[in-house]
Amino acid sequence: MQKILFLGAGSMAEALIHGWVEEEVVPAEHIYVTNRSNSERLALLHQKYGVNILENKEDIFSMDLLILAIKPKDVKAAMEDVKDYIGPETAVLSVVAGIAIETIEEGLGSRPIARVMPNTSATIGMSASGIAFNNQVSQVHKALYLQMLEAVGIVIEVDEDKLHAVTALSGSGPAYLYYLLEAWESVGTEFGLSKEVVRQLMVQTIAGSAAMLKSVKEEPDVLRKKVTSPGGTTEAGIRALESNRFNEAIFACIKSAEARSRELAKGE
Ligand SMILES: NC(=O)C1=CN([C@@H]2O[C@H](COP(=O)(O)OP(=O)(O)OC[C@H]3O[C@@H](n4cnc5c(N)ncnc54)[C@H](O)[C@@H]3O)[C@@H](O)[C@H]2O)C=CC1
Ligand SMILES: O=C(O)[C@@H]1CCC=N1
Repeated sequence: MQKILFLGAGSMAEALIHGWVEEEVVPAEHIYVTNRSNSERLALLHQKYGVNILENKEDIFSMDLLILAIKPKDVKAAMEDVKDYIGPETAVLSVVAGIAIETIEEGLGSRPIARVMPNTSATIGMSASGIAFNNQVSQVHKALYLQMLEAVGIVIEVDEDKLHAVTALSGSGPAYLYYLLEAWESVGTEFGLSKEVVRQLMVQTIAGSAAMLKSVKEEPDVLRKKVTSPGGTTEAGIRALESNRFNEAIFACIKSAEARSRELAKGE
């Protein structure tokens, strides 16, 4: 893949570019970026990472890979915009939530298409990504995509339909954790701790818990019980979570996000 074009130059495009360039998986000279109209944003990406700015639409023809990194609502218009310029040999990788491989085949013609759901932690090489392929993606290209995504975190192949759930869990997941941290910071400051102190303590607590899950290979409920002394503080805290319907809130969160991904697939 000598020439890779990002169609869409927002947060997700930048997270992947940052990860790939920093980890030296894809040289910046091989990457091109374009968006609808914001030339300042393209100039910034060029300045920060050394990537190329697509000069004219005719250059799309020579791309080896087109990465769709636009919002779901913009996909149809964006595909309409490039479909007459894309070459027969160009493969497509989409990070767009919800949008099916079939929809991309309808918009850009029959060609190798990979659909990925990364998350913004790709920026620091810590993405958790799900991936699905159409049957035109060769084994060689599959291996290449997996290598590119492993360079910015972990990647797991799933049936395409399951990408809705992956989107709801790990695609959106960083936002849930940031939201949790926001809540911890609010309550911590009520006790007179500074926001900075709460942040240091709780970011380390998240990182430490994640590292424990990865290294000691015990089930989360086993690890939880080791924290929970009978009659102690954790038990009191968990009881409050239960009486405030913690599980219901989490189920509702993931189910709403999964359902929204399915709606996006239908263009709703
Ligand atoms: N932000 C995230 O955490 C994640 C986002 N995604 C997916 O990545 C995609 C992009 O999301 P973000 O980067 O957050 O959005 P964003 O709003 O930051 O960026 C979207 C980009 O698309 C460009 N664009 C819009 N219409 C266009 C067109 N017709 N032609 C060319 N460029 C066009 C915009 O100018 C902008 O640069 C979405 O489909 C989202 O579902 C996937 C995983 C995580
Ligand atoms: O909120 C969204 O729709 C995108 C997909 C996953 C994360 N951000």
